[in-house]
Amino acid sequence: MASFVDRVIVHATGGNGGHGCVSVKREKFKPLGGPDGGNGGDGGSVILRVDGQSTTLLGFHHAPHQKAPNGEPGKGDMRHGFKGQDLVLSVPDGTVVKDREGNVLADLLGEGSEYVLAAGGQGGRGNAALASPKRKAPGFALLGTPGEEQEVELELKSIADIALVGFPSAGKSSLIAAMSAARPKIADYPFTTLVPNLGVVQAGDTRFTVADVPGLIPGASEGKGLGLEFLRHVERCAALVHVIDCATLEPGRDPLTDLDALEEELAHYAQDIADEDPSSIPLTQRPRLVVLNKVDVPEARELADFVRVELEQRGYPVFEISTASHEGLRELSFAMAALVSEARAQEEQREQQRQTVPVLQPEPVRRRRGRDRREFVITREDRAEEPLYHVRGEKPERWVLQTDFNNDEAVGYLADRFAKLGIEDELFRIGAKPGNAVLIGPEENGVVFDWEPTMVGGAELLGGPRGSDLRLEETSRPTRREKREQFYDRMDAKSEARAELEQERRAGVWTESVDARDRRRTSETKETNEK
Ligand SMILES: Nc1nc2c(ncn2[C@@H]2O[C@H](COP(=O)(O)OP(=O)(O)OP(=O)(O)O)[C@@H](O)[C@H]2O)c(=O)[nH]1
Ligand SMILES: [Mg+2]
Repeated sequence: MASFVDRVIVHATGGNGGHGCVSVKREKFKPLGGPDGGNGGDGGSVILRVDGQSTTLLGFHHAPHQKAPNGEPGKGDMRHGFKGQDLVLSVPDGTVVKDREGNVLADLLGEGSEYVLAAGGQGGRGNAALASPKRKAPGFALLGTPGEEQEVELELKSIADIALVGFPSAGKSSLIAAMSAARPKIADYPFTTLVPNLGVVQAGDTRFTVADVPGLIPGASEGKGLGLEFLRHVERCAALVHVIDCATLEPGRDPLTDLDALEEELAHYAQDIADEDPSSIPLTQRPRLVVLNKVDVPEARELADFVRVELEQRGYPVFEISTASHEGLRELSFAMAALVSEARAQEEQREQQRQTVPVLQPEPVRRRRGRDRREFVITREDRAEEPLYHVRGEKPERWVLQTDFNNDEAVGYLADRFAKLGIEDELFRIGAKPGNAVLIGPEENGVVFDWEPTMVGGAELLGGPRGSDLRLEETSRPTRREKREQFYDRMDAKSEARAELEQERRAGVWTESVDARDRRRTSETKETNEK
């Protein structure tokens, strides 16, 4: 059976920001004309946008990986890199975005609603933009940051005024084709319809949308047939129309049993979803009517006349129609319009009680990054003998990504930024000692420094212009280059240790973390050296 594609996994990657450029203006007789390196362009974002023309998520099934273009790097002569264009993906109205744990991230309702799946990276500033009165000729630029990555599940829940509910081959697709401009596939085998079709019907002054959804069979609410897929679409429709096949020759089926079976499934499902969304009108209370189809077949007409009374006694408005001969369609369309008005009134009444945004005319969703008031958080982790200070925060983490660690000036600039943000003060305050390890960013791929406060020599050291940074001239302490080498040595040792550990882990011998082990080894070496 063909798979039902209105639930797909999408991996989205924002474009990387372009790197800033380091360049110095050159003119005749003016060899050092000042910095003129342009900024890198921002990476493009991957954005979902509701488009009325789009009716299925099928496209994502074939192309689950979506990446927005990178920003271009900056160039000399103050030329900024171009921004990567946003990749806008059209999705149908009623698309729900969930993370892999099933949490709803966004519910896209209404034409034009947007959700940023993966934001593009920031372009790095070029050296021209980094120049200041104190730092007249920066010999570094900022790197562009990588684009966000996100894996989500998209799920379509159709939104229409009316859902056509019925067994497979009852003639739901035929009905929508006869009433609207929709042209769904019609055939005499069950489950012809796999993806819902939406049609717009005009009856007098009323315009409404009708969803033709996959057929329903008993047990659907437990997942039989296309059961849950079907019910998910019905969930968001304000009114229901039962389409009943009066000409079926299948044993055990007749209009009344069919109707009971359908209602039972709806009730089951209604119970399941009631906890999820207590605000909507329960499925079982939504307005509905019954359509007896295929009365162009003589036996069907007899049967329809026979059950009509019983159905009306149960309180359903009943319509006998034939999508083949178009008999009864006009009358039905006006009755459906009335049903829609009733449903809209019901919704409005509920709305007034609730005093919130109406479900059917929602606000466009656009995700903004949640900003923590505090710019960073430092936690002390006591592993092995030495404490580790762990810094988390959007800014410091981004700044690390923007830093070219091969460039001493860039590293110095990073240190200044940290100091300015108050990270140094905070480290002092919570008792960090020079030489303590400071981890910035997530555990797996953060950057580890041995903390060495910029303020150690006294604040007056910071007074000099950046080009002639006094701290760089100091000889009693290791130079930046030496420190960088130490840093890489440490990193190399770390990755070796990691590989080793991984092997041992696989063999099931070892459970210590890399950092703990790293630190233990360092202290062991120290001890041996001291001896
Ligand atoms: N004689 C007659 N046949 C009809 C009528 N309406 C639909 N049919 C036939 O019934 C069969 C099923 O029609 P569809 O419209 O595909 O049924 P469906 O309810 O959409 O079926 P699924 O998509 O499988 O759930 C087709 O062969 C239609 O030609 C009708 O009024 N009279
Ligand atoms: Mg169909």
